[in-house]
Amino acid sequence: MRLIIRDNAANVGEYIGDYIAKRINDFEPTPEKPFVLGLPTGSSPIPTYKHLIKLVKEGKLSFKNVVTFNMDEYVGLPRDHSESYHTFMFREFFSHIDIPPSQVNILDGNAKDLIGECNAYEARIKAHGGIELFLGGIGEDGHIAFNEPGSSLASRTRIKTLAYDTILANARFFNNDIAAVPRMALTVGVATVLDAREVVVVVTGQRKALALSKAIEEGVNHLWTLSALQMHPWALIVADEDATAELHVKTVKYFKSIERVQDEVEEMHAKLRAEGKSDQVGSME
Ligand SMILES: N[C@@H]1[C@@H](O)[C@H](O)[C@@H](COP(=O)(O)O)O[C@@H]1O
Repeated sequence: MRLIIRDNAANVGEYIGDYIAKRINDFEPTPEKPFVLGLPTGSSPIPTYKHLIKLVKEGKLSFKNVVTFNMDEYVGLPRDHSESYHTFMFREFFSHIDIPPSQVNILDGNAKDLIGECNAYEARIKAHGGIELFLGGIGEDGHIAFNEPGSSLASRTRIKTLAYDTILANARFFNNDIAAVPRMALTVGVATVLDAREVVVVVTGQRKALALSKAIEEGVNHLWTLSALQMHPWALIVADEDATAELHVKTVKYFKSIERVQDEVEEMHAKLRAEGKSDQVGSME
């Protein structure tokens, strides 16, 4: 796993935005071979979305041949509710870029058959050849997507009851009315995220500091589902200084010291991918 630390949330967004843009451009997606991108909601990815929008407006990036799969959606919230993840994604991202709406996939939290909806979502991801890069954020309790503490690390897309802490944290989006926050969501599973060929996670703000330390300094543990990333061969966490508050100084110094060398290794891997030798691309710890 790599950890990149930037001064603030805006710099984290620029870093991840440039990173994703490079991946998409190097991939040279076509209608027959689109780039499949997994996406999160939440306030953390907003600076990344802003930067990606800027790159599209400058003509440096296009989403015409990108297919997206969102991580999660509330159950029972009308699709056009201001806080549905569907509304969020179009408001913050999709309506500002050149992606055809038919290439956007978001779980339907109002489906009559919720279990069928989850199974069909997994099948659709598979039919697209799997996710190339899954971007994620985390909750204060270390959840990725809506994989709350205690989620199976082998979980797949399913219905999930939200932890009380998450309901409290998300009440800020519902006029601080706890009763208005949905109790359930549909979410990709931990294993769905781990299946992606690459996972990039944005972790910003002091509120996430404990979760970050649990996820990278302690063992793989279902109580902090982000820690499952330790099992992924190509995982990257990009954090701001505030989010590193609970890390050991030694951990921070270590990851900072290897960043430059990792960039060089990353260049070698990029060359292999460009030469069509993806099978020779190893892991990036
Ligand atoms: N299901 C989403 C997560 O995918 C997201 O990572 C988290 C953090 O949100 P924020 O970035 O606003 O702190 O919120 C929700 O729980």
